Amino acid sequence: MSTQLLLTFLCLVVIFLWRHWLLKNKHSPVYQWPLLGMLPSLLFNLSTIHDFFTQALRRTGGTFLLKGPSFINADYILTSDPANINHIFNKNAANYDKGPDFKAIMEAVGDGIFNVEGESWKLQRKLLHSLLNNSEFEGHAMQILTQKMRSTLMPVLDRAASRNNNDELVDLQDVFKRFMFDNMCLLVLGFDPHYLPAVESDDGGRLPDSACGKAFEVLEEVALCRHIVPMCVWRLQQRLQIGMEWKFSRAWSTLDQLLYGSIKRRKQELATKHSVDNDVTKRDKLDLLTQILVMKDEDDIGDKNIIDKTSDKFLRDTTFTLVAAGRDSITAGLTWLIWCVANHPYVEKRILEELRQVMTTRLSSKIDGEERGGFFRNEELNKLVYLHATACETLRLYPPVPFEHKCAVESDVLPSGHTIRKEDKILFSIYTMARMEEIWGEDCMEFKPERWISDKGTILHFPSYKFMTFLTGARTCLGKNMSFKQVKSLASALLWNYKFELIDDGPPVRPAVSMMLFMKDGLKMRVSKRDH
Ligand code: HEM
Repeated sequence: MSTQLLLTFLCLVVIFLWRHWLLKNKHSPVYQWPLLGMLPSLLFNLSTIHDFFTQALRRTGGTFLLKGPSFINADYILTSDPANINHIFNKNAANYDKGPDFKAIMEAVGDGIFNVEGESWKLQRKLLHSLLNNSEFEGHAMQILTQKMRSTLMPVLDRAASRNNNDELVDLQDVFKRFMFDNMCLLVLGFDPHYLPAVESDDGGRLPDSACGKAFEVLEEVALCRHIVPMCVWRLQQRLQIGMEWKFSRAWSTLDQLLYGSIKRRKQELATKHSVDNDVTKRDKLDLLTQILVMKDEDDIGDKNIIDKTSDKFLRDTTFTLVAAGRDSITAGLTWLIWCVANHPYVEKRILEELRQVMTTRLSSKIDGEERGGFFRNEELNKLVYLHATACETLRLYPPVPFEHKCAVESDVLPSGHTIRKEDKILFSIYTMARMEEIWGEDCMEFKPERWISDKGTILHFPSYKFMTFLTGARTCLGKNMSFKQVKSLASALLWNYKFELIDDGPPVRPAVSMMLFMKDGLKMRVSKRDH
């Protein structure tokens, strides 16, 4: 009898719990499991996480609580609501910072600008703003970019085009990643690692591996895993030096060798010369590492106790941050741009018409004699309104940094009505924002550069809390202007000189599970030369 009673009681408990979970899940945008919260659903949908979040956010009007396992503190408020974003990044920004977890997850960045708050952030921002946003540096950056295009990118694509009859496909994402790594190392360190080699290997055109290039990718993969795997687990892996944490340590030390090596060499070069106006500094004085080192006392930024800009550690963290910031974001943006253009022939046609007009003006003014091919100059890039709009539209739909995150210093209430407790973590899906009718209208899912062009033919500006690709508020990207210049320069030269085609039965293009919005299997396209 007592067994029967016990069984009945157990059945009732199970039914009660089951009903409780059914009710709980009825209104939940993501299925919740007992104890594990939404984690199993997230892991199950990891390969399509951006679209998965987009659907969930649309169902909830733009904000919901992402429940982690109940035995660890892993809940997030997920939002794509521009009113919440404006509140957190602009109106009540003092109440939100990056939080301690972010610093631990991104430890390879060290004390670089991405990872610091307060006075150190202010001083670094002032320093980097003065370095990145001056016309001399911009000119130098464009010069390096053009030289590198001429010496490596174009020859690699020319060779691929000449082998086209074998139906050979080129992984453009891989080519751009290598190219941008070299380009950023030159700009930041004054050193070219030749990740994209100028000469062909004997290996049927396959590009060789590079320890530094690969190391960068490992750091990114691990940073993403650390967002998902509970901290106690990855900390244990780190202590035992196993799994992904073992790979992480090796990648970190490979990159440190490159960075500290460059810093040491540059300091030695400068020390052997008596004046900063010597050959070494003249040749390289515009690379950012040298610029920081030769900054005169009167240009000095701030208190040495907060940042000592000539210490090896500061220089390592800053140069790493800048190479990472530029390489990945421009690579991702350019790769999606080429893919979007290839998928929209009418956009390609309009870009080519615009380029032809600029080229015709150049030829008729005889600035360059008979030069038809090649690159578009700085002043010509400013005239490329449709290409600019295409870059904006690509960066809207495929933001290179698809997520942002913040942590609450004190409790607060969001404009959406959600309550925020002290130390709550908030995740922003920038990818989803592009897909919200409330922000971009009914055609939000369409690739339409025209939405960026006014009736007068000028570029329209949208508030940054709606077009969040470069962030909004005090911490907006310091490389925005440079990025547009670089993306437009690369895209104009590539589209003018080559035709990029997708093949019918080619691999599907989908976002990778990564901190940056790369393509999972690269972008494999057929390349041929254009005749003008
Ligand atoms: C398409 C290209 C780019 C995109 C979409 C982009 C996007 C972003 C985003 C979203 C942030 C905020 C990150 C955070 O605080 O969590 C950021 C910050 C930053 N970006 Fe960019 N970025 C791009 C290119 C560049 C380039 C080329 C540079 C310079 C080499 C650069 C330098 C920086 C710096 C220094 C910050 C830190 C600002 C601060 O914390 O005050 N970015 N960028």
